[in-house]
Parts: sequence; C-alpha cells; structure tokens
Amino acid sequence: MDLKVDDDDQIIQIPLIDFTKGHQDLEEGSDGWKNLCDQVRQACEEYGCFQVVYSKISVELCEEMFKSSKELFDLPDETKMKNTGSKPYNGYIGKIDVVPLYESLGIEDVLNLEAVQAFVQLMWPDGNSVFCEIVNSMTKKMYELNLTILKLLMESYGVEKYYSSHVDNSDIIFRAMKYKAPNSNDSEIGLQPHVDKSCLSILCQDSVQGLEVLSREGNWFRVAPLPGAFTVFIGDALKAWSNGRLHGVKHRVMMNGDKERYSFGLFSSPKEGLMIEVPDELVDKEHPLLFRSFNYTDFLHYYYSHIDDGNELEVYAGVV
Ligand SMILES: O=C(O)CCC(=O)C(=O)O
Ligand SMILES: [Fe+2]
Repeated sequence: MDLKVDDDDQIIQIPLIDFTKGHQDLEEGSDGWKNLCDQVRQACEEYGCFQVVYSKISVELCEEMFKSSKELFDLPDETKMKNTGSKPYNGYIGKIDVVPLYESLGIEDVLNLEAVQAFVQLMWPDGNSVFCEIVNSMTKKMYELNLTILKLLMESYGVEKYYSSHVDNSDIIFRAMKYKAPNSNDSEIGLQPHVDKSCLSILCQDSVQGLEVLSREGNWFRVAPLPGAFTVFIGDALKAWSNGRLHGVKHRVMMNGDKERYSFGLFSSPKEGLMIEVPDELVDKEHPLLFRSFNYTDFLHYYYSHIDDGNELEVYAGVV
C-alpha cells in the first residue's frame, strides 16, 4: 500500500474521490465516468477503501441523521433490545464485554418503507415520522451511491453484464452506531478489527475521530473524518467475487477523550444462500483462481463461529 502519511505519522489519507464535479461525470460512457472507473478501481485494489464526496447527500441531511441517531440511542435499553433482526448481529448490539463502548441498531431491508415503519413503530409506539423520513431519504441516496460504485467497478473490469443480477441478489441493511466516550486519554477499543463481510459498505461518521485502517505492512493508521464525505469499504463478498483483485481492508474503531462518536452505514450483501462464484472473465494466467465457489450464508456461519484475525475468507474459501 502506497501510504500517504500526514505530518502526524499516525494519520493516513486514504484516496478521496469527488463524485460531484458535474453530473456529466456520472453519465455512463462519458470521459468523466471512465476516469471515475479508474480512480475507484485503483483505490479499491490498493487500499480496499476510499472516501467519497457525493453532493446528492447534503451535509444537512447527514447532520439530521446524526441527531435522529442520538434520539434513537437515548431510548431505554429495553426498547432498543426489541430490535432483534433475523440474523446474528443485524439487531441491537450493546453491552458486549469485548467492546463495552459500542452500541448499534440495524434496520433490515431498509429500502422497503414498511420495514422502516415497523422499526419506528417498535422504537416509538407513538410514532416518529421525522425519523422515518430522514432514514428513507438518507438510505435511498446511499443506495444510489452504492449502485454507482458497483457499476463503476464492474465496468472497469469489463464485467458489467453481471451488474443486474448482483443488484437483484443483494440484501440491504442500515446500521446506526454509537461509541461511548472512554473519558480517558489512552485509546480504548470501540470496535474490534475486522474485514466487512458485505459486498460494499458505505459509512458516514461524525466529526469525532476513531476509525483506523490496517496497512498492508501491518501498521494501524487513523482515518481523519471529513465533513460531508462517506467512507467506502470493500467487503469479503465482493473481494471473493473479484478473485481477490479488490482488497478487503481490516479496520477498527479506537476511542479516546470525552466525546461520544456516532456513525451510520448502508451495507449491501449477497442474499441468503447465494453462491459466490468468481466469473471466468476474472481468471487468467496472471490472476489464477484464488477462491472456490461457496455459499455466502455458510461462510457467515463459519465467520460467526471463528471470528478470528480478519483472514476468515482465505481460510474458508481460499484455493491452496
Ligand atoms: O463506526 C465506524 O466508523 C466503523 C463501523 C464498521 O466498521 C462496521 O460497522 O463495519
Ligand atoms: Fe466495518
């Protein structure tokens, strides 16, 4: 990884890609679009992540989402625990020994208005139409961004013929996260090191520093929060599908000081039971097959019972 380290040698500037220069850049086939294909592919191959400026999501909407998140996490624990989720880690998570500062709530199938309404009904039996509207508006736009990134990547590999089936076979979950302030100058773990298991994760963090990524050389670097920017991570599902061309970067959250931190993310993952199979177009002499075909749900079960050091994909599906 070609590190661009700031003066403070703990901070890394991951690639920052601007999707806002003009709508013509987002017009498929235009020169701007082709340029974005190259930038996104390069960032995802080298770093496994990048920050994106996307003007279709305003800074005001992000701020409203953080305000709503705070309102959500301020609810009593008994209420939050009603958010169970149909799969492990999809519902409420809190008060876990290994990550005592971390709390999160998930909304499965978030693009479906009824799913959001059901979540709101569970959290606020008297209603909260503002929360519902903000989540709807935010997730629709984050999903658009997710689709654009997926299309850019597929086009850059010349495998856009798989785009529609990828989209049709994806589950979308929204997750709001809160990290308590440790009230200490020493760093404390907020979220354990992991590689996302999704295809793509799009995160928005508030102004409180905490996210860190692991370089290929094995050093942790802080990612400075940029107002109005989203952080995109390649997950293991897309890494495997791309025959390892896309990098799944290990990341974690470390907290210090007296400020709590909020973040939220939209995660796209293969649907239950889907087989992940590297397309023939991505296998050649220079890129021998790295991963066998595997059932994504089986891989998740393996992961939940072997949460280890971030190399679960290689161990589970790597071709030796
Ligand atoms: O809160 C963050 O910034 C990171 C969250 C994260 O990595 C995740 O939910 O997978
Ligand atoms: Fe993550």
